Amino acid sequence: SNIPPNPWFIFPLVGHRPLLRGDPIQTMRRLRSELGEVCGVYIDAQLVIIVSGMAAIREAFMIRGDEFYWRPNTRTCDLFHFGVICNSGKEWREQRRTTEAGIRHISPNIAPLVRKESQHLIQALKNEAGKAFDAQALLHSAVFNALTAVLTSRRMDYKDARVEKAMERYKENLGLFSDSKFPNFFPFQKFLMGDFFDVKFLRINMTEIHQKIINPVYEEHKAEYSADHVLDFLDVYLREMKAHKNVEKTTIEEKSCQAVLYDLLWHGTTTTGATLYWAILYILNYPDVATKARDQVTTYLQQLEESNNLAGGGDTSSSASQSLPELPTFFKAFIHEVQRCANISPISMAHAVAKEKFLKGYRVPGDAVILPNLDSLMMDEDIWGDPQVFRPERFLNSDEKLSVPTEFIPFFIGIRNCPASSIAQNILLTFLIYILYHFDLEPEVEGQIPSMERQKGLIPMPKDFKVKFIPRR
Ligand code: HEM
Repeated sequence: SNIPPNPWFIFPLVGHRPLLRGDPIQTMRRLRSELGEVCGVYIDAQLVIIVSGMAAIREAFMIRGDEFYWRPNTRTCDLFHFGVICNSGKEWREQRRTTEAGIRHISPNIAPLVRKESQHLIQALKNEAGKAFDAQALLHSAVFNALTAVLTSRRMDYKDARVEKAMERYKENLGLFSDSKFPNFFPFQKFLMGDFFDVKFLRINMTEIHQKIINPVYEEHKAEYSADHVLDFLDVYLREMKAHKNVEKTTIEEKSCQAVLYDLLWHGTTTTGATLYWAILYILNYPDVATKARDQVTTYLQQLEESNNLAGGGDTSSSASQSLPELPTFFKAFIHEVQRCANISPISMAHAVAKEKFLKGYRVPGDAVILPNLDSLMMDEDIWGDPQVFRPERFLNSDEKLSVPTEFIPFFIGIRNCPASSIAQNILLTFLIYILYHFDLEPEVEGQIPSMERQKGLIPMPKDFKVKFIPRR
């Protein structure tokens, strides 16, 4: 009784599943308008509660964050439960604290290392010599390398078979999670023979990434570790492991370390890579906006060069050891608008409560899955007026200064927010500065701009498209 309002007709066994066919985002918008800011649906026998709008999201995940921060007991969380993303309780607190400590430790190195990676990306794009190609895999590989550089002090060639495999596996796994057939809500499937639900396929993919990338780099770090030379994220984790050696029942241990690294690389690559892919599409679709942003970054980089701020003076991306001053505001507004419109985490991640709670007067049972509806903030007419329009100026005030509404939370809020937003923002800003500076972007066929249609999925992507990166003089 007293659970949040949900559609009145429930089918036997599959719950509201038949009503949820089609675009899940449109479905959530419809449910919000019909049933309110806190509503529910049954997917199979599982109650899923959708929390929409700033007031309800702030109350649940910020003001009462320590009640609503748990992860549900789904198959997905079962698969990933040693790391930080899918953990709950004391284990999560330990992993989260160590993850935050690691990111804090590496923060001074992020900008120079990401700038260094952008040189590799620009060179790889130049190698395409203005031919039309799908940049999705390359952008994801560049993000992956920027992350391995800051987290593990390693990078691999984009053509390295391990990177190519990892990108393929990431894409497959994302597809599997996004697939409604994934048996999150069929607990008994664990006991079925065969692999009808592709769970074994997903496990094999994860094992392959662990064996080819995570484990070797972990072993190397372990062998080389020195307390006097704690350089990257893995070093910080190893230091914590040594500090916890005699602590009883700690989860700061080898398998958690590897799982956390897996979490950071997988989630970090797929989210940031997807945002960059959308950014390229917005540049193609809004050439006037792109020209304005390009003019700003060109002036900005040229001024830096002239004032001898950049080492070498020739190639603007060669200043690996320098930190750049404040970026131009329209360019920053452009990135904000890309993140708002790309809307790549429309339902953030699944949450839960440890035991029964009440939210806005409704009962939230201990076994419910709770989805924060970030789409209800990114695309709300009351907040943005014309949310469907791509208009970076909405993030500028009358003095042309950056002004960001509190409802803009692509990295979520509260104790379970994205701990690596600074890394993601750095990669987005740096890669896009140098892409705009070095290239004019053109569609594969003149006058035929690729579609902005969104595909369904956990991280909604545009349809695959080809683009020409024409080097600028
Ligand atoms: C544009 C890029 C990114 C976006 C939009 C994004 C967004 C998010 C969101 C919405 C959450 C979920 C909060 C929740 O509901 O529980 C999250 C969690 C997380 N993100 Fe990101 N993220 C991005 C990039 C990254 C990167 C680059 C990394 C790592 C290097 C990262 C690491 C994490 C981790 C570890 C969590 C889980 C935190 C926890 O459960 O305590 N993210 N992110």
